[in-house]
Amino acid sequence: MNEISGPQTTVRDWLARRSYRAEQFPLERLVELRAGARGAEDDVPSVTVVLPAREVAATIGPILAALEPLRAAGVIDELVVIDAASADGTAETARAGGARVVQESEVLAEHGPARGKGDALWRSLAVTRGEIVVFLDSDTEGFDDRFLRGLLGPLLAEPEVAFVKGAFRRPFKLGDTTVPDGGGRVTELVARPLLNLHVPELAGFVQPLAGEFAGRRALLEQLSFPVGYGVEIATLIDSYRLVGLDALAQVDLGERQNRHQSLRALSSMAYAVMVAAERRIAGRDGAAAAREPGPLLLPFGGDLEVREVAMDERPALLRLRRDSAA
Ligand SMILES: O=c1ccn([C@@H]2O[C@H](COP(=O)(O)OP(=O)(O)O[C@H]3O[C@H](CO)[C@@H](O)[C@H](O)[C@H]3O)[C@@H](O)[C@H]2O)c(=O)[nH]1
Ligand SMILES: O=C(O)[C@H](O)COP(=O)(O)O
Repeated sequence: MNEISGPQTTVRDWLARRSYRAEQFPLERLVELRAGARGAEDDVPSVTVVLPAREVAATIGPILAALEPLRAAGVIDELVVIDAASADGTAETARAGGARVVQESEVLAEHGPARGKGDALWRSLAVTRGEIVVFLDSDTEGFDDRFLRGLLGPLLAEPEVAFVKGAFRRPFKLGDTTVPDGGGRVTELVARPLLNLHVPELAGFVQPLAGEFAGRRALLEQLSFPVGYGVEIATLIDSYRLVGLDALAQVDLGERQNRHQSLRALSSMAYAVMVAAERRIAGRDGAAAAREPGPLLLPFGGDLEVREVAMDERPALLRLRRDSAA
């Protein structure tokens, strides 16, 4: 069928208008934008970079080293590693690399111990100040400063853009074998099909689950954060609903190699992603199953594994502050 309007046109138009490449934002351009090339110095937003970190001693050092030139050039105002009580020396390595290290469970401690990656991101907002916040996974091998340059570029260059998501090619690496574009199993089999079914306007996002994303604080503080791996799909859908498609952008960051979890471990991630999406699609009151999701029941080895998957959501920080002020 030859469609004139509808999701296909919407997504194509958006892709043409709001796709960027990290190469468009070399360091000199960012420095120029930061120096207020587009207006008065006072209008230039400050920049916070947050790295959620759980047992990433092997990768956090090289990542911080790659970010150092941007910090030295004044592009980064605040660099925070939010550590999940890692036992492998992550915190020490991060401190040696020049980051401020915050233990996730010590932030907003009245909410109890942190329960996953989403919780870490949410808490990081409470201990940082930048008007632009960039989140970067800290388990990336071969990290390059283009990740930060790419995510920051559209936010500094385009005042209308409020949320930027990384896009990348994902190889799948098993021992010495690498399958090009074989990575992102939950993305391919759960996240994008789900978005196509329920929020097709977001079908243009290559990596809707990317942990590499950035947003204006004014937007991020209006979002509720699922405590676990539902955080990316949730923040994407909620940002779209709050600010509209034209305020969302994606940027091609090249290739990214993450540490692979086992397929069975990814069942928990897929469940968290589905519950977070379902709550937004059907509404918290609409979908009984998503309101009170049970544990994940997995029939392995002739027995039933009962796996608890943290699904709670943290309230928007803005609301939290308003409620505590009342
Ligand atoms: O409880 C946790 C779990 C993870 N992490 C960190 O978060 C990042 C990503 O976690 P990881 O377990 O490596 O996620 P992936 O398997 O790579 O999952 C992808 O998909 C997830 C679901 O959308 C996203 O949260 C991830 O950022 C994205 O990389 C890494 O730096 C981890 O160290 C934490 O800080 N706390
Ligand atoms: O985003 C995803 O789909 C998950 O992180 C799994 O990625 P992987 O299949 O590359 O391990």
